[in-house]
Amino acid sequence: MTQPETARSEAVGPGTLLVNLTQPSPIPLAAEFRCGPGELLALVGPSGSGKTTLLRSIAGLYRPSGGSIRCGDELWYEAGGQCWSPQRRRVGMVFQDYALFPHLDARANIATALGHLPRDQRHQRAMSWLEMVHLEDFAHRYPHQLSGGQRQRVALARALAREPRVLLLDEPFSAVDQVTRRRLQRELALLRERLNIPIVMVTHDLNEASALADRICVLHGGRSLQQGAPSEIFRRPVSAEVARLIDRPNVFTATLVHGADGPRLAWGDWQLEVTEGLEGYAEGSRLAWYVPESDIILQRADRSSQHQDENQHEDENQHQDENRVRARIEQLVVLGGVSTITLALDHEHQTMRFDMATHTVRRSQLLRGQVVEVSLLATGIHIMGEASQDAIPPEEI
Ligand SMILES: Nc1ncnc2c1ncn2[C@@H]1O[C@H](COP(=O)(O)OP(=O)(O)OP(=O)(O)O)[C@@H](O)[C@H]1O
Repeated sequence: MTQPETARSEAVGPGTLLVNLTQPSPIPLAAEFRCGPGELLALVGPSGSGKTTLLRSIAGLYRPSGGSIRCGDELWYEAGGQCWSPQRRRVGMVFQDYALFPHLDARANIATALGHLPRDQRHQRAMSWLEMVHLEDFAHRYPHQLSGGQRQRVALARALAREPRVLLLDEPFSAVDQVTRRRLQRELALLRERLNIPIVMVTHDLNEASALADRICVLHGGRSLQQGAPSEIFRRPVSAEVARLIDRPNVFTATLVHGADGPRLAWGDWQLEVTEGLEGYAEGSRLAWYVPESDIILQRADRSSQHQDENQHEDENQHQDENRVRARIEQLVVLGGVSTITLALDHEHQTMRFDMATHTVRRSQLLRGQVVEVSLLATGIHIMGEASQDAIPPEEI
């Protein structure tokens, strides 16, 4: 994935943040990502995967031993070379724990970021930032007199008041309740339309990442494993490791066979048709593949394929008997309006899992132990490459 330095430099548009950091220890890093102006990039990965370290490096608070950080045509950091101070980089940062000055009211907290303005203008400008985050009536409250959501909005206003060239958000909504979180997410979505700067957000919440981010970068052990639009990451994870990190089950292995109709995946009794990705592999190759749950169509085995499918994921273009395989419902867990179905297949020690609307489960009278058929849509099956240790499906790791 790593491109030569010249190619990477050329790829930088005006104002694009380009991060390429490596070091063997004490915190191993091999991370490369970019974020354009007006774009929101979410860094996701398990605890300890280096997300905060990468944000701190961008802000100028940590210096890895290798790599570089650029913003537009400015070289902020080059290992062994120049290193701009945090002040010169002008990065706005919002942390999970607000980090407000407790002895200053909301307006004065924001004014601390306005040191570049004449003193008499600071309070006025701070007030306009408070209005921007809908807190103009709370200007004289101290942090302990504000709710978590309000404190976070002050912190965001303070970060933006610097007129930063890059905004970094480290789990900004994780300390607030669910309702406040949703409101802050909506506010950020609206606010970012007015900010034409790169925004890099760390989050543990995959729903938040896919709702807010233009692109997601998946990290593990300090390495960037994949970056792309949320739909790309969730439909086409590059490896079983990425699928596991983004909590996607349904990674399997099968053997490539060349039949009269072209290449197929031999999987138990079935030969699965795959729309793309099988080219170039030799007969007998063991391939790791993944099917997103949206491309698994459940049908009852005792019904003909003419019947409506029972899955909530409807696809106008689907051929209902495409890649039909038989399975048994091993587990059916009802969680409110959504039920999770786990299927066992005779030939496969891995199970298949997907969610369905609970009302569909009830209407179809699905029960544990029942034999069903599922169609695995050929367009959805994603080939990850030759099966290796990395292709061990999630449940085994
Ligand atoms: N000053 C340090 N010296 C050595 N190791 C450190 C230091 N700070 C953090 N680490 C380690 O570096 C790794 C990355 O930490 P970091 O805080 O960047 O991860 P993270 O992905 O942000 O985690 P979390 O999601 O839990 O906040 C962790 O293993 C951590 O223990």
